[in-house]
Amino acid sequence: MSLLDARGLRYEVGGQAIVRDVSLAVARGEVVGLVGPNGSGKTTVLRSVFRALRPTGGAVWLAGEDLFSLPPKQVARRMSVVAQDSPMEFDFTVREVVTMGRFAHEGGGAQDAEACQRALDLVGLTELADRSVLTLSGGERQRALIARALAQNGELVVLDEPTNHLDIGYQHELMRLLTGLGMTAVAALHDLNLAAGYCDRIYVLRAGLVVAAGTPEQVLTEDLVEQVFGVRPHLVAHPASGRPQLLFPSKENP
Ligand SMILES: Nc1ncnc2c1ncn2[C@@H]1O[C@H](COP(=O)(O)OP(=O)(O)OP(=O)(O)O)[C@@H](O)[C@H]1O
Repeated sequence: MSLLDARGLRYEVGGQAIVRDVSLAVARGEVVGLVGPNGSGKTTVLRSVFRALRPTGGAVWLAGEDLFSLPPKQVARRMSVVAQDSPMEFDFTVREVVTMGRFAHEGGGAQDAEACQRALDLVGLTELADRSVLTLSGGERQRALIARALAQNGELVVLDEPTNHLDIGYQHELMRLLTGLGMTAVAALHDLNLAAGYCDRIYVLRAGLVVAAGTPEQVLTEDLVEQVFGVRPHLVAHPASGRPQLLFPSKENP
């Protein structure tokens, strides 16, 4: 049984369907990427998955249970979320923000403190733990949100463009964390090479529909990328991993 099983998701706004018929499954231990052009519906699908909005049609199952019939606190405990550009308007310290990831747990002080410290170490923010989040750079802030999700220690991590604001080093660090810690995750990603390098499977969305799904090798073909994104890449196999990587046009090679 998949840990996450979303079937036939549909979402309409003002009579127009922005997500039309999306089915998506994530098995335990899998890291699944969701890619697609701007406006293709990635955020809308993920918001349905973490229950920030109720889809107009379809259903979401978490370990075989209907997500929308579970108590909200249980969902908050079982699912860690890194939403897109979450606002941080209040003068909390980094450690306080990370501790918010523990709110749905019954654990208590020592256990919470330990989980938070571990999360801060994993994202490299221990030295900034007592700084106000209002003073953080975009990348530091994003790492604080990732640490909050890690501290939460849910069965499933849902991430919406988590590498936004992160430099190349932290982008890979994050993907290494997700895959290396054996997490179950679904992430909307804009960088196709990052998705190809780390995801077990990839779903490609276009105009609210899944147009391809499978391993990076199955999905990321030159034709598919050109059809969906309007730019034709040159596909190479990474010399070390064999995973597909895409080389995009340049001035000399338009
Ligand atoms: N509440 C809403 N009302 C009207 N249109 C909406 C609403 N929410 C989303 N949309 C539209 O639905 C489409 C899909 O949006 P969504 O944010 O899911 O796409 P996305 O794939 O995450 O895009 P991006 O890569 O740009 O972040 C977009 O065209 C967006 O403008």
